[in-house]
Amino acid sequence: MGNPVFVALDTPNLDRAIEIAKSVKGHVGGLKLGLEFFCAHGHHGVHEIQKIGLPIFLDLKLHDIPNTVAKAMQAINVLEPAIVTIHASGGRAMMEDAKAAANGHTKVVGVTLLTSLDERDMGKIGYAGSPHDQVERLAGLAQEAGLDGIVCSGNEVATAHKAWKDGFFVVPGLRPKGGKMGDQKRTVTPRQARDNGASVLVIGRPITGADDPNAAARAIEGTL
Ligand SMILES: O=c1ccn([C@@H]2O[C@H](COP(=O)(O)O)[C@@H](O)[C@H]2O)c(=O)[nH]1
Repeated sequence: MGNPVFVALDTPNLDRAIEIAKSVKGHVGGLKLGLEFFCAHGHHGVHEIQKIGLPIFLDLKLHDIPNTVAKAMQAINVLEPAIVTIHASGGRAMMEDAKAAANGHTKVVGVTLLTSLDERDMGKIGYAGSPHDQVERLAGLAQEAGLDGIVCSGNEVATAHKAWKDGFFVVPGLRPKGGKMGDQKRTVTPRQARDNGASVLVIGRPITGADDPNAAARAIEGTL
């Protein structure tokens, strides 16, 4: 297996995103572009980052009525992303239509429960049970809808993997030992996530916020 780390280039600054991507290129397997970057630079920005030559993960977390999400998916097909995210809580029809609208070679994965949320937050939103319950419930629905996999934390990925043997599991919320949590609540180390069955490890600030992103990416690679 190649390097499973996708570095999250969470910045609205295109030059900075290119600089970080070039600096970590030898120590990561792909580049993740999220809302912050896409809202600032759109398709043009994606084309610029594609020039670096690594697979692109568009983390847009689409969540709307089925027709709108399908049309949004069609609009990004031209970018040929390796991975795209939608919210699994958008429901089965939304997920089915998103997958049907995507390029055949793009993996469409459903976000189950954001890694910034814990059980207390779930209660306030009105979700029943624990993060494990929520991930299991939405992983089942995503599988029924024909998605390629899900996004969950490293705490739930082993259970999800058992129930979905050939699923594709994207795990963010990763922190090397002693790393700052920031807004993340359900975190594990990159090594734990990999050992628990993650297919892709999403890592942002522990690399991009380091004084030397290249050294940080290299150090993480060395733990895998
Ligand atoms: O549940 C989720 C889904 C997506 N993300 C994204 O991953 C990165 C994590 O960044 P860090 O700086 O390593 O915390 C970020 O782009 C999120 O939008 C997530 O964290 N949790």
